[in-house]
Amino acid sequence: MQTPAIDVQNLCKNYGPVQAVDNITFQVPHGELVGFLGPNGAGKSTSMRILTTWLPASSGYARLNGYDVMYESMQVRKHIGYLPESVPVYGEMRVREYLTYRAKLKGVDRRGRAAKIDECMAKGRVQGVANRLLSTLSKGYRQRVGLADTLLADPPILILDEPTSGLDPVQIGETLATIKALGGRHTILFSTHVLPEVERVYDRVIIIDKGRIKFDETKKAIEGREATYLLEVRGPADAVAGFLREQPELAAVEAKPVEPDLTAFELKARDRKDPRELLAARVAAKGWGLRRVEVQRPSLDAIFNDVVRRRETVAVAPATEPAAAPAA
Ligand SMILES: Nc1ncnc2c1ncn2[C@@H]1O[C@H](COP(=O)(O)OP(=O)(O)OP(=O)(O)O)[C@@H](O)[C@H]1O
Repeated sequence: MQTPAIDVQNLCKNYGPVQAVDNITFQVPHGELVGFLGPNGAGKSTSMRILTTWLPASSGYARLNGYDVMYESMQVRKHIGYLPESVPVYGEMRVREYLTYRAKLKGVDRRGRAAKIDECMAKGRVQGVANRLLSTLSKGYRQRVGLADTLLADPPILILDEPTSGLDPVQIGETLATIKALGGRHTILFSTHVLPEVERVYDRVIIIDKGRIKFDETKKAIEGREATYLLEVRGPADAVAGFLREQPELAAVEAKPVEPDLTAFELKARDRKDPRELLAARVAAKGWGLRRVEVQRPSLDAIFNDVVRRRETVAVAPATEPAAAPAA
């Protein structure tokens, strides 16, 4: 079996009494584009800092391209491009100068260096600010310089912590397009708490909350999840509900009143066969009014809300959110 690009086993990190990462395990195969989601303080940045060797784990281990982040950190660094949440600022340097400095540090061959920097500036869409001082750039532009930086040594694995933070909607779209284009050739783990961003590009999503992995599924599995059918029927609610429950194509029927005479029915089909047309005809034949027929598949948004809401419902003790963390 091929070594996974990212292999995380029972990883834990505590900051004193705060369990920031609590026993997480996952593997990412080569070329997969993984959205790493979670609310504020979930443990995304901490996990990413451990994977990129900037922070030691309290226990467990992580390997990138087979190299242990703790014991083979220099090898790991050669295989990754890391965009931290806050890109370090060398305010007195100009963009091209900064990227040249970074390329030298990363050992990018002198002969191809200038061309590589141009290529990465194009991918990060920062050619227009090549001669600007970093201190004069907006956070969004600095983030894009950071993205260009991660690509300089052509690393197989990219770890991007909030790559779209501070960008305006147009820039977000462009950055997501860049990330999507980099997927496949690179293995990418990118964090965000903005769901529609992930929805546009991901192959797989991992949701972390309170340091634990609460959800881990591929796009294919999410899209193949069982659908719910929604029928809004005008008529006597009890009679309509009884009628629907008799239909052999349906496995479950749940009624929700909308107006005195109007009821929404959420239905699950047997054998995953779409029953909408059959039901529409039968309901009409009974003389009841059909106001809405829809198929609903669980969106990432609904899944995320479900995961986070479940946490809030289950919590019996008041949340013990620690005081603001000092910058790492
Ligand atoms: N240096 C630190 N010292 C103490 N606690 C910390 C430190 N860094 C992070 N924490 C705490 O660890 C938990 C996880 O934080 P982390 O920054 O990893 O979350 P996150 O998911 O990246 O959040 P955000 O989306 O807000 O960046 C939080 O409760 C945070 O307050």
